[in-house]
Amino acid sequence: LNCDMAGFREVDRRQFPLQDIPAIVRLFKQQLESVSEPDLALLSIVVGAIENSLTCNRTITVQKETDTFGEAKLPAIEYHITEALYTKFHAIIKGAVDLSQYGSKKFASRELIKKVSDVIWNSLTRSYYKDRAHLQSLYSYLTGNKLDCFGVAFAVVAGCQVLGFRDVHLALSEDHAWVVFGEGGKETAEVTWHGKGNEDKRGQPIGPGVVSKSWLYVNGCPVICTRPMEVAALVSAINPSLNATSEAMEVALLQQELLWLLYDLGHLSHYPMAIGNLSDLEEVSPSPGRPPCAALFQEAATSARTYYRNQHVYPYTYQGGYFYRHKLYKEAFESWANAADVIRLYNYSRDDEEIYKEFLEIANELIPHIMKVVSSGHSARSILKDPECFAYLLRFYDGICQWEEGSPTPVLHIGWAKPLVNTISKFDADVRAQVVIICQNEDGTESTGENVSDTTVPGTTDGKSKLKSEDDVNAVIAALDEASDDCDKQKYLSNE
Ligand SMILES: FC(F)c1nnc(N2CCN(c3ncnc4sc(CC(F)(F)F)cc34)CC2)s1
Repeated sequence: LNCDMAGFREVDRRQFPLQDIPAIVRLFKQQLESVSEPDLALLSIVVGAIENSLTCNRTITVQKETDTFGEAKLPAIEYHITEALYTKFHAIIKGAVDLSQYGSKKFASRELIKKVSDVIWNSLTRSYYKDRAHLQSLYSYLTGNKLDCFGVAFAVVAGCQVLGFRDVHLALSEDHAWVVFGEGGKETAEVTWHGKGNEDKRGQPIGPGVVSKSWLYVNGCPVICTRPMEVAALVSAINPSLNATSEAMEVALLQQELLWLLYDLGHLSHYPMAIGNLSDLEEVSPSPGRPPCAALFQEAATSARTYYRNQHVYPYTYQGGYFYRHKLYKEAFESWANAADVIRLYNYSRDDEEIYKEFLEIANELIPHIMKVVSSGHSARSILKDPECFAYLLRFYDGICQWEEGSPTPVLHIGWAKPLVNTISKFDADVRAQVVIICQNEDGTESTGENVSDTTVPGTTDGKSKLKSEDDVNAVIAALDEASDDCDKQKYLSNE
């Protein structure tokens, strides 16, 4: 075996066939603790093979679900299958890239990365449903010539690892992936596509995306992966879905065990979305002796605040979704207000549809549902009597309004206004009066903006009557706009 088959040389053939989850965890642990770096191609092929056989075709007669010790049985992953696919990937990459043409051996060049991206790109099936599940691994690429947009970026990094370039790493935003390379990892290059109907920018640096302040490029705060974090990305990308409504339990358990291995080795600390994925899995089936999923959601948010200048939205929407599912509505409002505090820093651009849909669902489905179920309740501790809840909601809506300000693409439309007004008008004037808006002016001084209860909602007198017509709704929008124009920055505090 020559040197870059290191991945295999170190793999103890006796570990094969990999028959159960502990065997896979042992392989990952051995790779992550081996002196050199973990072999991305080997690990992606192994988990891809398992995911594919347990979710794509149930033709294999699945051995009885668990063995005598209750371990989920997996379809045996034979050494020779894995080795054949591994050798094929090496042959494709090394066969297509003549390294003598790319000068410096130490660092990769933009041309080399574009070449590796082209090799992957041009070997994909002409047309297929790109958003389908199970298209993220090298197993999918090597057996079906299909990859999703994350899978192409991952394959390019794995290809550069085969060629010996240790400087090429995966860069991840919340909805896109690209690579960093060169001395100090200072260069960036697009290597895959994004979204539907957008011309791909492969080979180009990501500079313009950061300048435009679009959420897609997270204001220059992407997750820059180390090799072990690239393993965390491939594990996060494991998809246990059998179909739209059910999951293969053994695949979900494997993903959960591998994420805990990576967590314990410290490789998730700078990766909020991976912590969020682990938390989602823990919510469904908690592991004994592990932190509760609520604590993990908090860890994801803390990681985003600590390492990514609080420019990531998903940790808060993960957390808000958890609170919502557990009927902790005030906590959900707070998480969603924190999510809106992040998005207000961005300008909404056409590439940001995914996060737009996230906020649309929160504002027009989840919050209205909460208002409906709490309206029937009559407890004094009701959400509707809590000024802090009103303050959270104002911060949420204001964040979305500020997101729109200065954006090339509008965010709000009448479909937003009705649920918004409906929600706000559920709080009585005496509750609203307890919320004090603190305005920070440009020179940093603070002034108390007009008290919210003074902005009597046009068309209402005692603040109790409900809004009747569409122009009332427009008037509220104007009032909200005017309120937000009054101050450069509004911070909603509710006095005790
Ligand atoms: F609660 C909601 F906010 C969410 N629930 N699941 C969410 N995910 C699930 C997992 N997920 C991810 N989890 C780990 N790493 C990555 S890197 C990435 C962008 C791209 F696919 F590379 F283009 C996405 C992503 C995307 C966000 S957000």
